[in-house]
Amino acid sequence: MNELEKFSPGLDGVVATETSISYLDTIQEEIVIRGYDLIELSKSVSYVDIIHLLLEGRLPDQSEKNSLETSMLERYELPSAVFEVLKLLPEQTHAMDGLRTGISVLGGYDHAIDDRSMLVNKERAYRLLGQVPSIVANSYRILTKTEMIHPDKNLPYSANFFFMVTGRKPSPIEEKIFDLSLLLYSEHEMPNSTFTARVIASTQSDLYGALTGAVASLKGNLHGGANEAVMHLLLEAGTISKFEELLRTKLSNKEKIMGFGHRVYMKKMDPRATMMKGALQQLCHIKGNDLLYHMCEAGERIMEREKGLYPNLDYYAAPVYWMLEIPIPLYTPIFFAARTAGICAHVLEQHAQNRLFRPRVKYVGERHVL
Ligand SMILES: CC(=O)SCCNC(=O)CCNC(=O)[C@H](O)C(C)(C)COP(=O)(O)OP(=O)(O)OC[C@H]1O[C@@H](n2cnc3c(N)ncnc32)[C@H](O)[C@@H]1OP(=O)(O)O
Ligand SMILES: O=C([O-])CC(=O)C(=O)O
Repeated sequence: MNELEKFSPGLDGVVATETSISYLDTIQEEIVIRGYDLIELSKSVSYVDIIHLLLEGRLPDQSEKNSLETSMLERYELPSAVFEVLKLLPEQTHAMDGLRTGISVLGGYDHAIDDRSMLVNKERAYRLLGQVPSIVANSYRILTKTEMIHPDKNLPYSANFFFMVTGRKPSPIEEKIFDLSLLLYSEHEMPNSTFTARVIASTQSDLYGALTGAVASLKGNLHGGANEAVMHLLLEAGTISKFEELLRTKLSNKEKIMGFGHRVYMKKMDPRATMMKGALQQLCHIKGNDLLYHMCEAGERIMEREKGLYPNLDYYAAPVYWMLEIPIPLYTPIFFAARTAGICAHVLEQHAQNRLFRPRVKYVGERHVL
């Protein structure tokens, strides 16, 4: 076969790069992160451990974890120009577009921007892991004309992030579940946003540019934007029977149902969704209102029966964030903030073992002779 005829729409099944960061092992059913199964890790470690694992290649000991947590909290402060630029954005700007703009502004403050060495890139990644949550919380506050919020440096990393997006300190169980959601969102092999970041990095462009492109990718509702779309569907329905009716109507209109299906786990439930489903059940029980849990289960049954499709992480993360009283426009930005760890690891790896991404096309246009 002619090389140029090897074409897979959407690059389905195409191996884009070698990596030692992560791999979706569909045979052993593991989300392999630096050799460990993410689901198993989620039972004993926290999001900060995963950041260390992704960027350093190994889990931290307690003192490494403490100093990482402290150093990221110290990096939450942002140049005031980031806020000044965000204030100029029109009110209807989506929080993901605010985030994209904010990260882009940060690039100008990096005096070593052309230095892509591992050492400098890693320091940059840790700084961004402090700054991105701060942009997420404050760009939304600026856009909704509410008061800016500063980090509470006495709180652990995830509890502080929760505090900055909701304006209140989480209860221990809320902190645990929010942390779990960040951990589950942290890294997932080669989704569109990570691929986007690596493509950008492969021109020897910088980490800010790669992240900015990845925000734009993750915003789409076939990717991270699905979590917000799921919540709007649930709210539009409001009851179990109306949710079932809504799904059936959408399916008969050949519409896609957000939160279902996945390029890699098409015939099985995303194992991260199973974890978030458990968290939703727990939260609903504690808060004495299990409507969302039962609505989601009803939706799950219909989708399995009618389409043979299963929930992905966004389907259960959305109602979990709702029960945590997080504003809906922040669901996708929070997903991105959590994924910053994974994407940074990929950009660092791309810079360290770079070859420019430059695929070919299957030309189906006309040819003319002048
Ligand atoms: C954390 C994350 O980012 S996970 C992804 C979040 N995104 C979503 O939840 C959006 C909804 N889901 C989808 O659109 C898809 O399942 C994707 C984008 C995730 C994967 O897409 P692909 O691998 O390209 O599969 P594709 O879109 O071609 O679907 C294959 C078939 O399943 C159907 N299908 C896939 N997902 C859905 C869905 N959610 N609802 C209804 N039908 C669906 C398609 O209509 C298609 O049917 P057809 O062959 O009869 O045309
Ligand atoms: O892997 C994908 O294509 C999308 C996804 O689930 C993620 O980014 O977490």
